[in-house]
Amino acid sequence: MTQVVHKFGGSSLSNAARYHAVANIIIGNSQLGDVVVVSAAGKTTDTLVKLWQAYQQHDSHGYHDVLQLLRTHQHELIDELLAAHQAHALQSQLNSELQRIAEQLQTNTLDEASLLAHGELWSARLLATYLQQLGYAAQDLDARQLLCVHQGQLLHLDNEKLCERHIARDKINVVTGFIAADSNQQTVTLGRNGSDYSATLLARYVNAKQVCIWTDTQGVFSTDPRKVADALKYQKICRGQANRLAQLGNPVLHAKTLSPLQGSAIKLSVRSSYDSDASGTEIVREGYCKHKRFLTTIEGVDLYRVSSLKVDELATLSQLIQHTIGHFQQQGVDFLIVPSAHSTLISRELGERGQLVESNLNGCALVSPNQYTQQGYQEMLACLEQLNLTIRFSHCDQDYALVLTDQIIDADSLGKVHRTLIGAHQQIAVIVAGLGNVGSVFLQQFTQQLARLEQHFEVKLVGLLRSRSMLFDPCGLDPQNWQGQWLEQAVPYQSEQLCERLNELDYEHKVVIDITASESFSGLYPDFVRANCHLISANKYAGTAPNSWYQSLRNELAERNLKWRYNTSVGAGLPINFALADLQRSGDEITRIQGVFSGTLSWLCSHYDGSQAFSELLFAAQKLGFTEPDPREDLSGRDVQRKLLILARELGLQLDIDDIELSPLMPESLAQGSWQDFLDNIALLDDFVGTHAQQAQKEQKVLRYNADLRIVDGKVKAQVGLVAVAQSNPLAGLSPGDNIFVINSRWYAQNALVIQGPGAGKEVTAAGVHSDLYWLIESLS
Ligand SMILES: Nc1ncnc2c1ncn2[C@@H]1O[C@H](COP(=O)(O)OP(=O)(O)O)[C@@H](O)[C@H]1O
Ligand SMILES: N[C@@H](CC(=O)OP(=O)(O)O)C(=O)O
Repeated sequence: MTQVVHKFGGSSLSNAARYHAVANIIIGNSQLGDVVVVSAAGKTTDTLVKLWQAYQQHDSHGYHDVLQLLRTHQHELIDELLAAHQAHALQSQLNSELQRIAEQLQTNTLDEASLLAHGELWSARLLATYLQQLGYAAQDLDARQLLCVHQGQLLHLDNEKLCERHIARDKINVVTGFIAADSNQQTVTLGRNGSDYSATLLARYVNAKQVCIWTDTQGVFSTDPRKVADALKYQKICRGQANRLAQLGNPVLHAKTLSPLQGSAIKLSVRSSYDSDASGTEIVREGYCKHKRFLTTIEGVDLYRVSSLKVDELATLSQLIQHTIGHFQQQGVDFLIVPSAHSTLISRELGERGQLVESNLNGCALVSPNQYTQQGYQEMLACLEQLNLTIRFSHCDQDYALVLTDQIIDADSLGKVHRTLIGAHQQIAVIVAGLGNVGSVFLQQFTQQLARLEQHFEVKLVGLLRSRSMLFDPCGLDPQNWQGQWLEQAVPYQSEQLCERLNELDYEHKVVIDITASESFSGLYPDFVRANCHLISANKYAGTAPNSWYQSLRNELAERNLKWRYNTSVGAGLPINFALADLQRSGDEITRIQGVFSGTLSWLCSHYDGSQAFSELLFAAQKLGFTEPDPREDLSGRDVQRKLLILARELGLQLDIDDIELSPLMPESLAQGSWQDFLDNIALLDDFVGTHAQQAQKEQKVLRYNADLRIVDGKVKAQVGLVAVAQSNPLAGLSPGDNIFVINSRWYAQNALVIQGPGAGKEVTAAGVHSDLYWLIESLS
């Protein structure tokens, strides 16, 4: 039984390396019985069209050149992909086909559709043979055996039977796209770009579960991503909008692609054959996702005013020229947008009913949610005028608006229009994990931050997470009154359910803000990234995970163009990461970072003057809530070691946690055992600190728990532990509880750059997380 129909367009089959990649995708994503629809390799159909034109113009030089071009391209593909004996068989088949075409050219018996069909026939034969060579059961199938048309109508019931008969359950079926047969067994084509339509038709006939259109972009974007780098990739778009785009001539899906799926639950997605791991765009049924905004270009068209346009005439005219024809009405009058290259034919067909309004126009169209179209239309007109483009014609409908000009809208101008119409209207979904001290203050600060954040785009708080329960509302939660909603609607979750919810969120951008201290939660970051979420962490675990894990997370983020901010994981709200990034961006070279990175240890060391036992201070700090529940966690120095690792990685150093030498602020023997054991042996701690302090005092120094990373001659030395510092050292004058970061660099060699201030506290930390969120949104807009 066929589960999936895959479709690979010409852009996915342009050379031997692409065939190889496509074969790998098929092997990894299909099973026996599945259908693989292929288009002609690269621009082969365009070349065949040229051949047809040369033939019609009796240009024998022209058509011989084109025949030679076709022969060379196909021979190259075969040679590069197949072993000698298979290559030989395919080449002789190809030669006899080209020979036959040459004869038909000479005898004036060439048929256009049969000629154009060759592109798809060659692709299917080559790919099936290549799969066989790789050891897979595959067959190529000529779609003229499967898709029958009578008087322009597909014979659905007959076709279902033909598919049942010819599609093998024990093979991968490589089927030609684009072509069908009429009831006289003559070739007909389904229109340029029509292999998408072949794929959905076949899916309907064989009752497949899914159609996957593999192309050269990662899915459907807000505009052509080849022209506009900041085009937004949409995870989901609805069928109606995809259809509208296709009717406006956008190439990413053919105009008829959606029609066979009507009333069916067959899934449709667009994915990249160049990056098969990336998630694509799902084209979902109406109501299953929000309507989005798109900008599509219109190139080289003529505009006709038509009187008495007949029912179905549009389909007939489109079939005649093999291209989509745009159609709309203004005040009861029909207008057609026709590719200029085919205008003569259309003009002839329309006769006196068709009046050419303007020729050789270009333009762009906005497809948008209905409520926005009118406003978008006005914005588009204003924007194009600002770009000094002369508007020749414009039209605003319910769900789209188009503007035609006589100038070319280049990628630069398109980018500007896109920024105004789409870039400025993006939405970001915020999910906050961890609703403790910092998390709840973060939410309190959220509302007052909104105005600032929404200068860039719409921000919605959509998810809240504690370790075992979650609350999601894709339409937005109230950051001021989330507690009530939490009590009523929060539900228990496992990580899979959380990822599912994140995946479902239909926003242009999503960000998971991790304000937990959970190592296991940080282990889910790769899943969040796969769900296309940006990350903001106050949590230190991911930033200090083993380097291989950390680097692969970074790579995945980079591949998806996602950001990760974690300024508060070191020094809470202090702008240490900003400073390091800035120095490096300005070309400086950092040679040393040292300082006191723990508020708890800062408090303890600054207060300790030997007049009381160190343990007394420790218990006082514990009572004040300055320490971890088990203060040995602070004394271990591990937290400081993690912070130093995060900063080291900020400098681009590929360190692991064990590359940082660690001397705890307690004797080794106290680190193990129960809390009671610790209390029983507390004198050891006092002796340990006391001895160090006496030694320091002799040298007129004070004790500080210091992190220190130096880069000398390209070698890194990093250590964390107790040090004695002179009174003149900036670490000595530190206020109890404050953090201090002392940075030396090429430009701050003698006098260090010092950042100092509270390195903990819920307000400053929550504000630091807001600063990361602001940065993220600003950088996305
Ligand atoms: N909104 C859009 N999203 C994605 N691709 C688009 C969009 N608008 C235009 N395109 C263009 O569509 C092309 C894919 O269509 P096409 O070349 O017909 O592919 P194929 O050969 O796979 O059928 C992309 O290379 C891209 O330049
Ligand atoms: N080869 C045909 C049919 C097709 O659908 O091609 P593609 O999938 O490359 O758009 C064309 O070029 O029109």
